[in-house]
Amino acid sequence: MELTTMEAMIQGKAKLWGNIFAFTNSMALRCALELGIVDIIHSHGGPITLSQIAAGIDSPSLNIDNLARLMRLLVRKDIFTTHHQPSDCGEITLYGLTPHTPRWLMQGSEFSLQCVKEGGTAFSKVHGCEVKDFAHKNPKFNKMFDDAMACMAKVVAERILWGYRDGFGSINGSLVDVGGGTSEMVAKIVKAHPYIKAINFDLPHVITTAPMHQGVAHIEGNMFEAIPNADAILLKRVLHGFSDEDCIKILKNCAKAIPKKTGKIIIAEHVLEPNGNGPFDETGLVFDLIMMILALSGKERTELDWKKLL
Ligand SMILES: C[S@@+](CC[C@H](N)C(=O)[O-])C[C@H]1O[C@@H](n2cnc3c(N)ncnc32)[C@H](O)[C@@H]1O
Repeated sequence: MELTTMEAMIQGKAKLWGNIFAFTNSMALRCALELGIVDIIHSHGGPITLSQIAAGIDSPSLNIDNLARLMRLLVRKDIFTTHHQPSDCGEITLYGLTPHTPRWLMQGSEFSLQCVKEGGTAFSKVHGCEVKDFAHKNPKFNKMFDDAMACMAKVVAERILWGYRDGFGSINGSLVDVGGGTSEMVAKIVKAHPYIKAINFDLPHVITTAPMHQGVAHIEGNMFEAIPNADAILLKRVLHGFSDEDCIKILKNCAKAIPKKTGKIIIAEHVLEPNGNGPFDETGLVFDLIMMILALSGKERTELDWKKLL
């Protein structure tokens, strides 16, 4: 495929994703309004720190990390401003209002609001359990979730195959797609590189629904316990669902499963660029809020976050 055609497709997909997840923007606005963030900043008469905002929110167990993530998206959407001020310990960020901020007139998103006020996921507050357990108990939801993952994999697969063609091309032997869902991605990898012996590895309730693909074996299991041995491992959109501590457990199990000297772990994830102008930079922040709603400790990570974790 020509580079220009590929770039045009990427721009188109970025726009489509922006529209699909546009609801996150209104959710974030409602959340900020109900937390009284506008009033808190307004009452200080000028830009204030995140801790000052937190101190103004009436909650005994406020989750300041989630508050920071909410503010990051709203700054990106020009609802709030940031100012950076030198301080003894480096630089502090102050959050301010834009001239149009106080005019919002919106009402309550009780569940996403609770994510900031108390932590925990909005999904569990609505459904009484986390996504994984809900999917386990509800075959219809399970299928919808797996289909959604497979559909997303279709959207990004070509780009990953093209961008990392030399990397996949240098795999000598086997590849395990850890948390590979219904194997959409690994099936495409094998199609492009037929000499790779592929394994799709996921939880039992996902593997049960996975279709057969030529050159792909399915293995069910738990990546926190053990991962099948292979020459290379793919982790695509898996680590963003977990805390740093859990990612370290997963990565340690990956390291045990590959040859010490020649083994390879391929991580396909979004890299957050909060101020970037790339086609997916805004979508990344939106995804981060979606992770806040859906995954107990999941989050999108900046390059620095990834470097620290790895
Ligand atoms: C966000 S989906 C990504 C799926 C696929 N890699 C993709 O990019 O389309 C995360 C996947 O990790 C799987 N997963 C979660 N916990 C797991 C565990 N403990 N062991 C194995 N797989 C797990 C989920 O079932 C799900 O299929």
